[in-house]
Amino acid sequence: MVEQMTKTLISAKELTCIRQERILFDELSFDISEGEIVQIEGPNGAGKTSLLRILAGLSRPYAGDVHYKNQEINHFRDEYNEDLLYIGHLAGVKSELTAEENLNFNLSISGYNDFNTQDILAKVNLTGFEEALAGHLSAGQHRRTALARLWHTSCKIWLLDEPFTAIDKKGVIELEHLFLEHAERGGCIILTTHQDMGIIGDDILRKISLEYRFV
Ligand SMILES: Nc1ncnc2c1ncn2[C@@H]1O[C@H](COP(=O)(O)OP(=O)(O)OP(=O)(O)O)[C@@H](O)[C@H]1O
Repeated sequence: MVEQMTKTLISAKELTCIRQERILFDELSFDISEGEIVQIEGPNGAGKTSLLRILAGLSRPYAGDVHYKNQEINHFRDEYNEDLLYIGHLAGVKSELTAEENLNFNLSISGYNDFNTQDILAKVNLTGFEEALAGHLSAGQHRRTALARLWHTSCKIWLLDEPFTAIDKKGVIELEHLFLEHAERGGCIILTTHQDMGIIGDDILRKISLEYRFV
């Protein structure tokens, strides 16, 4: 039998994170390879968002570092940023822009110029809401506006903070299918969620657990 070679994409090396004098995690190490879907789990305040932001290079750990393709991310930020799609809590959606303008903006700052916003918005069930101000959309539609760019990206690494928040059951299933397709293409997804996934079962999903620490 020929074993498939998987390539490590991201390595966390002895990461320590301290917030408000509380150690959220210390000397945390793991590797994430092509094709993996990883859930960072743990109770509120355990440090999941903090870990995602460190992996994205948006904040610095107290100690340790993050490597992408075996290089420390701060040594080649441009290449890392090109391969990275981070959608955080605030989701990069501006209330005063329409759904279409938000998508246009988010894709164009990522360097894309050949896309059909109507087609992409249709994929997230926003047909008819293209001209609606994001501030006037429902919570789920607002979230869908943020997530729409997942349908048009060549980034390998997706870091998604609570992507399913406010998304209905059908939308969650569609997202799960998209994650599986992305993983099959050799990408990786690292996400936080408090929600159970129906399609991506425990046999596929890898979990990294953080505990709430009091000190
Ligand atoms: N920039 C910051 N400055 C100070 N404290 C922070 C900062 N960011 C996070 N914290 C604190 O770090 C702790 C962990 O926050 P974090 O958002 O990483 O948790 P979480 O596991 O994602 O929680 P939740 O499940 O509620 O989203 C919290 O107690 C929070 O108050």
